[in-house]
Amino acid sequence: MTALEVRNLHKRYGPHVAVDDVSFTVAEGEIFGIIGPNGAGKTTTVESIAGLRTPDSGSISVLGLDPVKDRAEVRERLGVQLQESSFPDAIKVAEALEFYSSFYRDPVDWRELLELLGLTERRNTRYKALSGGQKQRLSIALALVGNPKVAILDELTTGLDPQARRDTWSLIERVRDTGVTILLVTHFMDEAERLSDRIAVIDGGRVAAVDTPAGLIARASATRQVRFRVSQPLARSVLAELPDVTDVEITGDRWLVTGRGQLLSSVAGALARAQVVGHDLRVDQRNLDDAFVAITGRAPAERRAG
Ligand SMILES: Nc1ncnc2c1ncn2[C@@H]1O[C@H](COP(=O)(O)OP(=O)(O)OP(=O)(O)O)[C@@H](O)[C@H]1O
Repeated sequence: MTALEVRNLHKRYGPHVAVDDVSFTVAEGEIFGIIGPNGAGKTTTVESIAGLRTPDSGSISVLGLDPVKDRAEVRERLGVQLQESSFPDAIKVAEALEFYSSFYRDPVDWRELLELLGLTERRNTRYKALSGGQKQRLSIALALVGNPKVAILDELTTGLDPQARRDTWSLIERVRDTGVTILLVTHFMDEAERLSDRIAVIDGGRVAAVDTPAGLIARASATRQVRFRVSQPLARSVLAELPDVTDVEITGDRWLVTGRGQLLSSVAGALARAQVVGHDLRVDQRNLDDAFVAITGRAPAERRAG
């Protein structure tokens, strides 16, 4: 079943077009990633889905409901963690959760949520005394306290250290396993690749591509690279003339061979025939960063501040 459907979304701020024409659907139980350059329209898109912005044209359906017309019903079913959430410094973790729970008809037991998020020991800690990771986990808890069917997470792990990021990823997978559909906006390609079932690349207010992470990577580049050092001198032509090879770079005893198809077995076979051993042989896997560059023409922006 479809959890979210966005059709031809268009939104301007005065003369400035923030979202030009965005369409995608998200199936129930999916983790759907949204990536794209700064200012591409990602936040405006998810804020429109959350009913926080009114589209100029196009339609949005959240579990069959309209976020603007059916605002109260959508709020019951949709949890939102937006960029840079902030709370009064003096509020305690438990108070914030108790307060948020009171907004919902059928909230989850927030004590269980604290346990799931590893915040039980911080229940009486004031917001200002929490670490960056704990604040982030609290904002996730607040997005989930209403027992939503769909959760929007914008910049989930910005500002977290590598261990906290990995812990948060496992947490999101556990949340998905409870049946929640997740819309994830992120600047981190490793995060999008690790968590998303499918990803939309938004660029200039439009959807440039929608596919599985593997599909985007394969679509963006069929090239592969093999690196190694040689045990003894070898003529460049031995590898450069192989049908799968498109480029060979040699720096001292280090070789970098670029090509397509079964590049590794072609290179290994040619080295064996020439009776040369390739040391430290490594195949460079293409990843979502490469796909992002190929699709948008820009490098992904990394955000680690905070
Ligand atoms: N309230 C606003 N008023 C005017 N312009 C805005 C407003 N909010 C966003 N914009 C502009 O609309 C465009 C899209 O912004 P949006 O925040 O949706 O992009 P984004 O992809 O989420 O960007 P980022 O990755 O930097 O968070 C940007 O050019 C931004 O400057």
